[in-house]
Amino acid sequence: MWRRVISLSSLISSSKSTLSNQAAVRLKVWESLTTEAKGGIASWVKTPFITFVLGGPGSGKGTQCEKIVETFGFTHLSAGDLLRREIASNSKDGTMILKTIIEGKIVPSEVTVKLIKREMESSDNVKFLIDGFPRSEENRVSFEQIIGAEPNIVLYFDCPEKEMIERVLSRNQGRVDDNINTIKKRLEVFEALSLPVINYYSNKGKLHKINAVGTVDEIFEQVHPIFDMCKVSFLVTILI
Ligand SMILES: Nc1ncnc2c1ncn2[C@@H]1O[C@H](COP(=O)(O)OP(=O)(O)OP(=O)(O)O)[C@@H](O)[C@H]1O
Ligand SMILES: Nc1ccn([C@@H]2O[C@H](COP(=O)(O)O)[C@@H](O)[C@H]2O)c(=O)n1
Ligand SMILES: [Mg+2]
Repeated sequence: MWRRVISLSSLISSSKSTLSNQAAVRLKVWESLTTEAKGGIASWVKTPFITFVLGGPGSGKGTQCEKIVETFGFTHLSAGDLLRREIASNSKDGTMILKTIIEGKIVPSEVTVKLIKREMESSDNVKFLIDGFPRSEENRVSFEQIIGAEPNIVLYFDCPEKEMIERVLSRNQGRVDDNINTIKKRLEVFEALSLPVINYYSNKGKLHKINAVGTVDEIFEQVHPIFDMCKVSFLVTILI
């Protein structure tokens, strides 16, 4: 959808629209950013607003994404969930994906990016939370090349290893990788391949580091103001 739509900024600045029309459109955009998950005026925006959500296994990415979706109307795309869906649908890559997940390794980027692309293109939303991606420099570069976009912001849920292990081991969702052997491998992969990506976005000034220890609500109190700020900068981007 976001590839096909017209630019809102050109619509607003069009010589035919009166000042009161422009004010009304601005108001509607503002409302749509907080209340509409799909469609509406937000769907006229040409470029998507992309948030990457990073953190080690069990750091609480998925849990916080649910709250961001409820409050700010984003579409949540969990790379891990998309890969698990491929396994469940018996796709041609399913066996390879399952083996990679059990080993705690990273699935080849073109496979994961293709799944993310398909979801983005079939969505009416323009605001995406991409959870658990990019996990490596290869993931990051592949997304930029295939999707042709960079994230607007990156969230990093910083959590001590001991806490992450405890959370994953008591998650109880039947995941094949929630066992101590795979968790150790995932933690190694996180340190070796994912931390460099986090440093990359820190150097670019896009990283928001969140202390992921505390209750779910306490953590969301750190997340909330980040998206309040983004609403303003997103509006400025599309309206100027
Ligand atoms: N702040 C918190 N305090 C205690 N437990 C939490 C907190 N946030 C999430 N959890 C629990 O920890 C487990 C892992 O959380 P979640 O699935 O959100 O992590 P994740 O970062 O998405 O992990 P993964 O990368 O493995 O998918 C879940 O059982 C969740 O209910
Ligand atoms: N970009 C990604 C994301 C995930 N994987 C694989 O899926 C596993 C589970 O991911 P979660 O985000 O749900 O924890 C992960 O350990 C990887 O094996 C991936 O390859 N690439
Ligand atoms: Mg998750």
